[in-house]
Amino acid sequence: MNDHSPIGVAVLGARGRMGSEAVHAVNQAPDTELAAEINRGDSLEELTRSGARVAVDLTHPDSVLEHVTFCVDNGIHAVVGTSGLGEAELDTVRSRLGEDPDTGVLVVPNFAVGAVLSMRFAEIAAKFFESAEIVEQHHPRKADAPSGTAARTAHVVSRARDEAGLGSAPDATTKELDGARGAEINGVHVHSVRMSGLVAHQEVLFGTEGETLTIRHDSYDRRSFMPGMLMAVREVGSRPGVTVGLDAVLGL
Ligand SMILES: NC(=O)C1=CN([C@@H]2O[C@H](COP(=O)(O)OP(=O)(O)OC[C@H]3O[C@@H](n4cnc5c(N)ncnc54)[C@H](OP(=O)(O)O)[C@@H]3O)[C@@H](O)[C@H]2O)C=CC1
Ligand SMILES: O=C(O)C1=N[C@H](C(=O)O)C[C@H](O)C1
Repeated sequence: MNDHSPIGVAVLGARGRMGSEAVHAVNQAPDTELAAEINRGDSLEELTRSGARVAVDLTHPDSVLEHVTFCVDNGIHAVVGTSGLGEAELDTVRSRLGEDPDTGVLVVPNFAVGAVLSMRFAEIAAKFFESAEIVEQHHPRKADAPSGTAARTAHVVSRARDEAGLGSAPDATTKELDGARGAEINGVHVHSVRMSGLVAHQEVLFGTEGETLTIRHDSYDRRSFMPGMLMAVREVGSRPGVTVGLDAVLGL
């Protein structure tokens, strides 16, 4: 195989909403070729048998760690679209990769370029506002809440607030119905809406004396995720170890 040969890509979760789009995108792109479609019940050995250079995981939060571990153990670069890899799981992957890894694991909470930009804009805005909350809205067949994107956004907003020396956001609530203030991720409240008709949407709300700022992103179609997914497939092999987010790939 020379450097100009197409990248062999295995798609895990190939029959799913995202997986079927990914199969189509990989088939359409001139520099990638579909090596394998892995569905529930298929053996992961199919990944090694197929000779795939890159595996794209679009399955379920319950199985993603097992899949990534298998890829790392077999030297297959992994692009992880599935939500559910938290810090503890990422540490497991890092230790499996070892000190001087050859294999890349690129974990992308959201492949949509607009969503990546919106997270960066939120990170920039965070230090200027005393209040910050996130409202994410998704289709009702989504397994996880809050979304991986919201969790990542809360993480970067919280880090920026900490670096700026901001304390807790003002909140006088002392009596509340369970869940009324959403989930709290590193001190940032996150509210999850599940509703027919939606695909994937997020607002990051900031407030300070006399003004608010809202950063909103909408994916109306899963095709919005495909350019970023293909960028990740092309880049993962040149980024050994664990990378989170598409920022570096986009040059942000
Ligand atoms: N990073 C990003 O930009 C995006 C990420 N996502 C994430 O991708 C994941 C998939 O989303 P979506 O496509 O909507 O979900 P779907 O339920 O439509 O698709 C998941 C597919 O994976 C299959 N699957 C489940 N477990 C396994 C397994 N162990 N091995 C092989 N296949 C398996 C499912 O099979 P079965 O139906 O039999 O269970 C299904 O076909 C979610 O975590 C979602 O949050 C989604 C959109 C964008
Ligand atoms: O399940 C989805 O649909 C999506 N999942 C990802 C997430 O959890 O953030 C990305 C996007 O929001 C769509």
